[in-house]
Amino acid sequence: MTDLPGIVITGASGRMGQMLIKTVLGSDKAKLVGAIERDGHDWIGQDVGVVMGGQPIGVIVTSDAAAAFVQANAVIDFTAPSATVAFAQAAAEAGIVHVIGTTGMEDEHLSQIATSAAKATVIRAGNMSLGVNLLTGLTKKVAAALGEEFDIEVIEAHHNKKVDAPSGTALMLGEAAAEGRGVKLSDVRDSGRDGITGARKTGDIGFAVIRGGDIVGEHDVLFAGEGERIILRHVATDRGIFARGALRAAIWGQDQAPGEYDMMDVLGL
Ligand SMILES: NC(=O)C1=CN([C@@H]2O[C@H](COP(=O)(O)OP(=O)(O)OC[C@H]3O[C@@H](n4cnc5c(N)ncnc54)[C@H](OP(=O)(O)O)[C@@H]3O)[C@@H](O)[C@H]2O)C=CC1
Ligand SMILES: O=C(O)C1=N[C@H](C(=O)O)C[C@H](O)C1
Repeated sequence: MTDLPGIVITGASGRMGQMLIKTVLGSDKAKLVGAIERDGHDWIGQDVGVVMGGQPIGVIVTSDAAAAFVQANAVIDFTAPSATVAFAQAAAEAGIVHVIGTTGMEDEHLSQIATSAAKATVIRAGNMSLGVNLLTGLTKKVAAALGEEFDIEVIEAHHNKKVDAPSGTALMLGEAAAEGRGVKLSDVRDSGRDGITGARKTGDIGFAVIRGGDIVGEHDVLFAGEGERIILRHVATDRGIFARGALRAAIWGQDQAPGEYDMMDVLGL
């Protein structure tokens, strides 16, 4: 019998960290070999099964990423941009696959991750679900088919603990729309309208953000024309969709050469 790929989860106590741990433990295609939290966190030194309210599973939460990574085949990382950059360096040094779900990255974070991807397989996406990645492809097609007489707006809603905006998914959808139109998103992006904004500029791609309660993640791409509107919509009701996508990426990455990939590559879309 071949050995299953060993997976480390960073940000173990987070909303996605806990969902990822449950997903790996429930999978027959991978095994959990590590759980990372930051120095001083009260989970450090404890069995991750126990701190999550269940039976011991023999995986002790640690803040020593380098030591955990050398015993693993992949790390799945849904944390924060500065932490993800540090994990990318450690993953490259250990030569393991790095699956990145973290959003809110600035150019400086992305260029450091690109450096790490010269030595390791990095799979990064603002949304790891099958549904959103399908929606991304549809968005590009619809944007390419319609002219600038259709205004494009991306509307997203998330829970009240989310720290970045617009969401990584909204930006992914905006990029797809811009690509479909043959323009750069940075040239047409319109985020955060407030006050006397003036009329909408033709060709802009707008973003609107809602934060409240326990909304898992909802995204609409609106194409608003004269006398008609098209709305492409994805509604997430369970974080399991992101965790299952991330685990699929970690397994797929085992056979890939070093470099940067996304979920469209993993899903073959
Ligand atoms: N791509 C996708 O499909 C999805 C992406 N996400 C993204 O994943 C990220 C996490 O989301 P979520 O789980 O809801 O957030 P949480 O705040 O619940 O969890 C974040 C975790 O990361 C840890 N963390 C944060 N900063 C650091 C650091 N500097 N060093 C070490 N650990 C750190 C936190 O530890 P502590 O509590 O100690 O701060 C916490 O355990 C976000 O960027 C979110 O947008 C979410 C869902 C899907
Ligand atoms: O923070 C979240 O919760 C989510 N973040 C991702 C994003 O920024 O798009 C994906 C998902 O929508 C949930």
